[in-house]
Amino acid sequence: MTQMPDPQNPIRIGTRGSALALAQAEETRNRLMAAHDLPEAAFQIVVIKTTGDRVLDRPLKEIGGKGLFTREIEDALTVSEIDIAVHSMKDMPTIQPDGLIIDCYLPREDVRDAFVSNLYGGIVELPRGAVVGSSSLRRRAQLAAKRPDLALVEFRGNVQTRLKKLEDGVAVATFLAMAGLSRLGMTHVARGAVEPDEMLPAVAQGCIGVERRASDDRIAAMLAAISHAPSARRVESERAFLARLDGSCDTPIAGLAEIVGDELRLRGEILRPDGGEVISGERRGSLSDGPQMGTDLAQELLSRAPSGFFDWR
Ligand SMILES: NCc1[nH]cc(CCC(=O)O)c1CC(=O)O
Repeated sequence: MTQMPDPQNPIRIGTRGSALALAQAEETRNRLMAAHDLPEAAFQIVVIKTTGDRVLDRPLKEIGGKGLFTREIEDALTVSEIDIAVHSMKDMPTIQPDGLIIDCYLPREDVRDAFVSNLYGGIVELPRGAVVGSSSLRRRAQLAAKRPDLALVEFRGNVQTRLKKLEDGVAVATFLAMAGLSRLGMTHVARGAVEPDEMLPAVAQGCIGVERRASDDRIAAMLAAISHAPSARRVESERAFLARLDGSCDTPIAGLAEIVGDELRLRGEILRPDGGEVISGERRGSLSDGPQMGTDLAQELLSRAPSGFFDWR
């Protein structure tokens, strides 16, 4: 029998402080409340500032290192300042620090990218030479591969900041994850969703994961009740693919696993940062083979990549 929390000793949920991160933490709390019939007072949301939140004036790849949005939160979890950490799995390094584990995934949201523009309805409508804002190496490379004529500019900051930049004419279009817009109740700013065939999403896009101390059996039992197995299958396959490529959320890599009937279908793609070359492939297998399929597909793409392809590593 799991020992249940009391308001004197709430379960502390660690998260970044952005509107999106808070929405994700609240969604996790609400699911735990419903699954265990607990009041809101049984939980405390603890906001933790990360390096990625602090440094806003430089592209992420210049600040460097993995886990820019997660390290401080994982440190707090390790030293028991918090009991669980809620993350966008897209931002998570493929390896967790010793003593921490992620084995709880919430039902995955829309995995697609959103096309956002005040002037145009989609990528094909963009005029020659149009300026597009994005700081994502993946989106920049994918766009450059499709439309080498476009001009790309760095675009960082939260959703509001990026929309303001569009208003100000810094760029005529940008891309955001549909999942983020959806969690913020802002899907109306999207002119449309970009289908995976056109732009394969980032590994784990749209999926919230919950991290805990591996030794914390009480929290493990609570999280088991809200973990969504199909989302876990998909994300663990994609993350095995990313891990074999030694990638992170800020490398020009895309990957998407989907459940088709009783099969798992994994698509993956690696790109030169300038979009000059795209190497893609696909695997199908049983639901339980996801991680192996991810490793195999990564291995195949690596073997097809000419030397020098991985200059971004
Ligand atoms: N790297 C930032 C980030 N991490 C997760 C999301 C969106 C939510 C998600 O994919 O789960 C975003 C913003 C974006 O790409 O628009």
